[in-house]
Amino acid sequence: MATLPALELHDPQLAPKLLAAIADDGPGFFYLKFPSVDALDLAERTLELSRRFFQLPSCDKVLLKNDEESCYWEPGAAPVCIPSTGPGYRGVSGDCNFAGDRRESFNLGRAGGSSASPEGAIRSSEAYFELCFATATALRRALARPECLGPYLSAGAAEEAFERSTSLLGFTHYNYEDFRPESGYAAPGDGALEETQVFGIRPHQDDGLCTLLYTDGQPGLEYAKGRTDSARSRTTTEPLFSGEFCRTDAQFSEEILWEPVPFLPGYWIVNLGTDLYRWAQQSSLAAPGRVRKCKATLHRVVPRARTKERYSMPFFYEPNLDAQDPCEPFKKRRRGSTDAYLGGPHLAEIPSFPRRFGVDIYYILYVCVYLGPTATLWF
Ligand SMILES: O=C(O)CCC(=O)C(=O)O
Ligand SMILES: [Fe+2]
Repeated sequence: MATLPALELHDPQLAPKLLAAIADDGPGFFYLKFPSVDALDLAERTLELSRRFFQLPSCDKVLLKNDEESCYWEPGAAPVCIPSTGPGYRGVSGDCNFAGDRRESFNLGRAGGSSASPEGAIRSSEAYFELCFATATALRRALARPECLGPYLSAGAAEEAFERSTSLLGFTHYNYEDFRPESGYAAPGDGALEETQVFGIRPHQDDGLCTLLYTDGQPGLEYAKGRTDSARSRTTTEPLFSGEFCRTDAQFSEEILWEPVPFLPGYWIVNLGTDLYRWAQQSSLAAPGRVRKCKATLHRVVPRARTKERYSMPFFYEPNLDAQDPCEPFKKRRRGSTDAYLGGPHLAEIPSFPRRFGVDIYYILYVCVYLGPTATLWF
């Protein structure tokens, strides 16, 4: 098993080490050490909070359901809802981008100084969000240093592009216990794969600049290392990291070689996103003769022997909803009518912090977890 690079944020040599860690012939995954014992403790407490949340009955969790109210909306004269984006709870298979997967999730946006945030342990998730945000921002600044990506990144990942960041802290619970094969992923037209594929989360690439992942240590996360040499296939490895085929069936190919990403105590697992890929790519295309790719590596979570369930907390570091791609050819990436870049399912703006019945979502989460399910009847 290949060992991934392990970095420290306060290392004076971070920028050059980062450059080596994100080499375009490397895995696109690396470890980043928690800055302190307290920070690690905060992550553990937040993970425990998420465990307690997922133990609640479904009827309580769906009160926090991601829906049109909490989704991100494409700005414009006639705003358009971007399905399955933004904060809120998605039940097992309830995320339209990952239908059939054995995963329920809850995404938290930034509280934005909400006065309704209660005292107590729920604050740990806000504090953990801020820790991740600050860490990812420091990583972005290190990436933009001349000793690292420098000119390849400067245009895309400017400070302003993150002023209204759409970052989300995800709580994820994988539960393989009650898997029904018929609800697993079946590749269209491929009988051989039918009823055989069960995923915690199917192969995908993350959006945004990077993801900081903390988990309960259970195995199952894997990244696409390459493809087998096959006379049948003329495909390059590009789709494994370009974001070009992000969440398409091409990512289910049996030719893809998967490599585990083991948990490393005291470290986040970091992977790069498709925004970083595009920005580096576009900046380098704009400067002829130089090309610098940053892998947004394809990855997945699969059940492993004796793993009945697994908890993880991906922090998706995302730019503003209206952040522009710096250069052609990808500027008009999604909707032809606008220059605004719109990202994928983890992305989007937090138009206002989601509220239900006039109550702050943190408060509802607090009530669900600490005051017990019956208290939610108040809402
Ligand atoms: O749970 C994990 O280990 C990875 C989760 C992930 O890749 C995602 O939510 O995008
Ligand atoms: Fe991911």
